[in-house]
Amino acid sequence: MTKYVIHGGKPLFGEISISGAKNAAVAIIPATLLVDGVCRIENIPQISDVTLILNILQDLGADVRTVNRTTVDIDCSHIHNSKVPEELARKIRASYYLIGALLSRFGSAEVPPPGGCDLGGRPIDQHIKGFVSMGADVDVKGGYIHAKAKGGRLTGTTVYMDIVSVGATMNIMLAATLAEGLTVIENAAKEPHIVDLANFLNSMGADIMGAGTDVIKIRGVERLGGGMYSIIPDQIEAGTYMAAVAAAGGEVLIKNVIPKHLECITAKLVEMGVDVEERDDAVLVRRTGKLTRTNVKTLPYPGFPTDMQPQIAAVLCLAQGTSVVTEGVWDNRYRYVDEFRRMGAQIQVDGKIAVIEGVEKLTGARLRACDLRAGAAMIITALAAQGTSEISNIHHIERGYEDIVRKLSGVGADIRVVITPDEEQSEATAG
Ligand SMILES: CC(=O)N[C@H]1[C@@H](OP(=O)(O)OP(=O)(O)OC[C@H]2O[C@@H](n3ccc(=O)[nH]c3=O)[C@H](O)[C@@H]2O)O[C@H](CO)[C@@H](O)[C@@H]1O
Ligand SMILES: C=C(OP(=O)(O)O)C(=O)O
Repeated sequence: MTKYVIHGGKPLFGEISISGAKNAAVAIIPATLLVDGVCRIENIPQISDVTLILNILQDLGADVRTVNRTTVDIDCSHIHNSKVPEELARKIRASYYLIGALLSRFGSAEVPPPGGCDLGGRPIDQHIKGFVSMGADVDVKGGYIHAKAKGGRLTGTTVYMDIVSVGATMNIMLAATLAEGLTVIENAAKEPHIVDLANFLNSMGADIMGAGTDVIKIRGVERLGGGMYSIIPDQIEAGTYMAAVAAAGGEVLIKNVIPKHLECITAKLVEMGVDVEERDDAVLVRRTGKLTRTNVKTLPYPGFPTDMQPQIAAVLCLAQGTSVVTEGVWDNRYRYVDEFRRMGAQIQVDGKIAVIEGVEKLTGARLRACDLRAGAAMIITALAAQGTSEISNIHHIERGYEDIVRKLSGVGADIRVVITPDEEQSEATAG
């Protein structure tokens, strides 16, 4: 078993550079399926979700060449297979983008239901509603979603999203890019990665307007050609390190960020007594005094991101007073709470609401990461706690954080990777 061992209680000082955004990369890589020619994608994060999605493309017949650590050339010109391998696709959420991308390019797709973090029910009915209204027959049988465009090509239409969904917005955008005519997505999600996917597709020849607003218009084109694109920095990775500084104390310059994307996180940290100074493409985060309580509700962008909820809860465990956290997106995103309690945190959860009574100190404990951001939040509590913590199930964390041990060690954290061969058999697989 591989685990992180953290000796906490040390403030963090120095600089951390943020990698490319997971949730943009895992959409843009499948989007290369739409392109006739070579796509050079820069600022790709080295995380296991990216490795998996690249492996799926290779399995479908894509030519994937590594140019350097953060750049790959992907050529999907010669793909003819539209059936996605089950064992890979089930390990990640983003495999759902293969439905929209394959349908758009080839008029058919066979994709297993996606995996991803266990956050309660994660239906994809809005994706399917979109594909069907664009003229696809969609059927689930034999453990696969089978989608086929009537007449071989999808037709543009107006799709109203009953719920604001990141995945459905991007999937319908992919499906519409090579469809016949105009598609309008109403009540679309507005996250930075939605704008990034639209910018990528437009730079390859697509005709997409309005990404970043709640109405996106996609005029279908005949083909996309190759080109070069650089992925945006990861809002959530940056927010996680901002929260780590808030919890552990110290002063860290977080570089290679888009400060505008961080405003929803910055605002909450400032309310809690953390200094955040915005620079052009960096934020300086400093915490010397006591943390004060606040309330947080997660919402679609530009609201406070659900993918930062466990990390901000980790900080609130050490804030003076009573804080209320409301999860506004997922049914079950508090599975980490029992682990926090082992460290002395005082949290009560009732449905989507967590009430946190701040404590003076947390103490190190043995913890099990239960999903990606819960794992990141456990690192934050461990960095702030007195004594030693061990975090197992780190494959969840590696889905979304490039080099987290090196980045934190670089700012003075005492964090190590420890491999214990005797327990190797007990480690679960990714998901
Ligand atoms: C790979 C990726 O980008 N994952 C992100 C994406 O997940 P994902 O795309 O799965 O999340 P959605 O935005 O679709 O989900 C938002 C809400 O809508 C509901 N819903 C969604 C689709 C649908 O067809 N029907 C439906 O009811 C979900 O149950 C949830 O309550 O956005 C989430 C919300 O920002 C983030 O937490 C995830 O990190
Ligand atoms: C929930 C997340 O990811 P996924 O949707 O890929 O499981 C996340 O990034 O926090």
